[in-house]
Amino acid sequence: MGRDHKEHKRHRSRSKERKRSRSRSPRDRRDRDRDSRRDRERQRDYDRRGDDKRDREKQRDADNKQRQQETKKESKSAVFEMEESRNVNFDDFRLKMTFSAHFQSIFTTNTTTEEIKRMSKAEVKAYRDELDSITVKGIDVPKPIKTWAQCGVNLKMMNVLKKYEYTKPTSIQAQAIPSIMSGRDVIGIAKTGSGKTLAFLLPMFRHILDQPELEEGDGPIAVILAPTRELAMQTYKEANKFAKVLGLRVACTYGGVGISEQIADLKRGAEIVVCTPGRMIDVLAANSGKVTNLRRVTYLVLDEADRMFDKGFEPQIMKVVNNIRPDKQTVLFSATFPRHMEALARKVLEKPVEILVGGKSVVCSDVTQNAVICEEHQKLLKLLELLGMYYEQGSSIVFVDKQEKADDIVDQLMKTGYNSVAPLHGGIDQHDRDSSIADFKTGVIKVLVATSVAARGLDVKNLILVVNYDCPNHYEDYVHRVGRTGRAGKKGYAYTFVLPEQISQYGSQNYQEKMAGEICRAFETAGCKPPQDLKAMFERFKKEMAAEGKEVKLGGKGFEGHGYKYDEGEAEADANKKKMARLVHGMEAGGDDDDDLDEQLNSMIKTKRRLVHGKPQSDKPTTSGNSKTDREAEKRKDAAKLKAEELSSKLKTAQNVIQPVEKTATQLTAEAVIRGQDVAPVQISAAMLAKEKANRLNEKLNYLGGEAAPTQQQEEAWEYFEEEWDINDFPQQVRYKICSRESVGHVAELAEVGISVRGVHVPPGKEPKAGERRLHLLLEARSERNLKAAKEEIIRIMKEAFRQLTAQIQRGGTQSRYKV
Ligand SMILES: Nc1ncnc2c1ncn2[C@@H]1O[C@H](COP(=O)(O)OP(=O)(O)OP(=O)(O)O)[C@@H](O)[C@H]1O
Repeated sequence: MGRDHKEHKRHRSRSKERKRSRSRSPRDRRDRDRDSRRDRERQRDYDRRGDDKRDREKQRDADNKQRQQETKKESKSAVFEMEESRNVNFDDFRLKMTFSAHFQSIFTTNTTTEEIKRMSKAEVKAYRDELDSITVKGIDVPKPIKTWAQCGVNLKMMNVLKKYEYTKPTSIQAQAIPSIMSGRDVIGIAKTGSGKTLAFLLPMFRHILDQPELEEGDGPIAVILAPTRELAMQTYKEANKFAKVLGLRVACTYGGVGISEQIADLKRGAEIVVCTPGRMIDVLAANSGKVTNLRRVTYLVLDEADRMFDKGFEPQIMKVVNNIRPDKQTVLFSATFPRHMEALARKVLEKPVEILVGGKSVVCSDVTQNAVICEEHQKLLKLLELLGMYYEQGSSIVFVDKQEKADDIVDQLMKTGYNSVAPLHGGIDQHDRDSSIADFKTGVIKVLVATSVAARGLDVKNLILVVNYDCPNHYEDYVHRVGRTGRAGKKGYAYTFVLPEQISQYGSQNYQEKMAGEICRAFETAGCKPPQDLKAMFERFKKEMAAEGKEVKLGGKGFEGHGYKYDEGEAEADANKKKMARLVHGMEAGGDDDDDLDEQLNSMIKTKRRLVHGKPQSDKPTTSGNSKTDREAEKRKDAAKLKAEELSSKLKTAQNVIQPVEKTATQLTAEAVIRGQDVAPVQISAAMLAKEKANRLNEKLNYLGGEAAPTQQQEEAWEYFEEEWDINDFPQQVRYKICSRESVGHVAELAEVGISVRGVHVPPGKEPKAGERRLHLLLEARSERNLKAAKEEIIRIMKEAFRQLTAQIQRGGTQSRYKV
């Protein structure tokens, strides 16, 4: 056994040895070599592929860069080409406006239309009265229809109308559809939620179906311009409901998201394009105008037209309008239409039929309006109270005036247990905005906290509550905001929080006192009684203004707090704003010559001059910068602010002062520390408040108070001019350019003047906060000649800035919207 075992072991070791030696056989070695060769090849291949990939990526980056540069160049030239093509001769174009004739044939062959044809003038009037008191203007305005069949919709469209339970035309639809179908240009003004979208969509489909089919390289037949991305998207979806069954294609192009997909849609061909004006110009200019074109456009819609003009889209709109054949049909719709917009409308519409349903800029009677006077710190509780009442009944929208505030309120609501809440504002990525809107429409999000981006057009089926957490600052915004509820015949509730007047008296909010009057007007025009306290607040404000010799007028002017005309200063500011818009537009069109520009700019700078005895305070220009002295001043300012805040917080506890006064105390203390004076405990006296008020009044009246005059008379021998130039209302880019260290230093040196940038920028329609001044330049000069030289140079710099701004507008895109 022992021997056997040893033998077995030997045998095993021999066989192992054999195996080993076999593995070293030439064949195995060949195999092994082959494997390792393959491995090496694989590795090389892998490396090569990696290199290839990297090379490809590099190449792609380079290509992209080149393409971007080319596109930039092409965009520029394409825009200029667009400009030049204004005088394009459309006569040789193969299209004819066959639509009107086609409609006539339907109208005469359809038996039900006989009923309309037989209606006498008196019957038509009675029927219009029945339809929310429709009033019409224009020659031969078609009679209103009663049923869908009377406007010749085909069976497919009828099925869609049935599917979405649009049983019969709404008032605006009844009058606008036959008017548009007769081929006329139309202005349609009707309340929020009254079905204006369908009023221009249905005739549009009929119009398109009557045109020859699109061919390779053809652009759209209908273009719908909307002021916001959200509205463009919503209209696109509404149009798609019908387009799909009719075999038509709709493309939607708006900013904030990638352009490539939108370009691809347009290149594939679309009969209808829904767009925001800036992005439309971008796509028209892209790829040397090869993406799409306006040659086949015969139907143009301006939805919420007043808002588009107000947003400064006029140049873009005019560019689109001027590049469409002149015999196009243009229709314009909105719930509000301030009078000063009419002139702009006249530029784009040809002898329009004007349809007004139930009054201009009126809140829909299905909205129950409420106004609550409450202080800032009470607002959140009030909101929670309202959500407690309405949350279970439907969705709510809360309007605020600042993006951060929207985020903040969302946080607060989440903390209190409301989870389906989201913010919506311009600071949010467009994809997130789109998905929030989609979720809000489906009810996944029940409370949307938004800025005014959501005020226009947003249609959410079961939206029951609108809360104006911050009071809107113009009448039209109020009408559109509260119009998010009470739509399509459903009931809705709107609450507006207005700050009490003692706050507005001392703070910067006194636009709310004016808005109190506008809100009362909104109640009254909708046939409701305004709240007593709100009315009383406005009456007190009117009296206060009357005592100062000012008249408060409601309505008329429309946007940005210009709903009132209560003093010359405001009228001038308004005129300035218009001048500015004209100036930018004029420069863009290349129409103004240099002298004209000089004159216009000159007239826009408000100046205050006085002769001062003594030595000028500054021999050198001052502006914000990073010199050592600036930094030191900055440090002192920070320290002062800290100290002031500490003091004012003590003050608050001691005197229980309301917030705006506390702010004034902070500022006063800070100013004292900056001036290097001792910080005495701040006394908030009636006299101080009166003085502050007087200062604000002086500011409005363009009057420099006596306290600004020098008190030291030691240097009698000196005499110099001090002049203030108000540059607050110039567009942002122009302001930056003038206030830059470089510009200020240059002007000071050239004209031998002392020049400093003072005050802060105050947005349009707002008042400067207590202790603050509007942005202005302070010039100190030994002679009028120096002042004149300085002004000439500043105007030259301004012109340069304006030119840059207009060049940007010509390039189109979202950046091109100028802020005035
Ligand atoms: N004939 C109809 N019958 C019933 N519902 C309709 C009819 N026409 C439109 N609607 C519905 O009414 C709602 C409001 O329509 P739309 O959004 O067009 O209003 P609008 O007048 O444009 O409002 P806004 O001024 O706020 O933009 C939508 O939900 C729409 O589907």
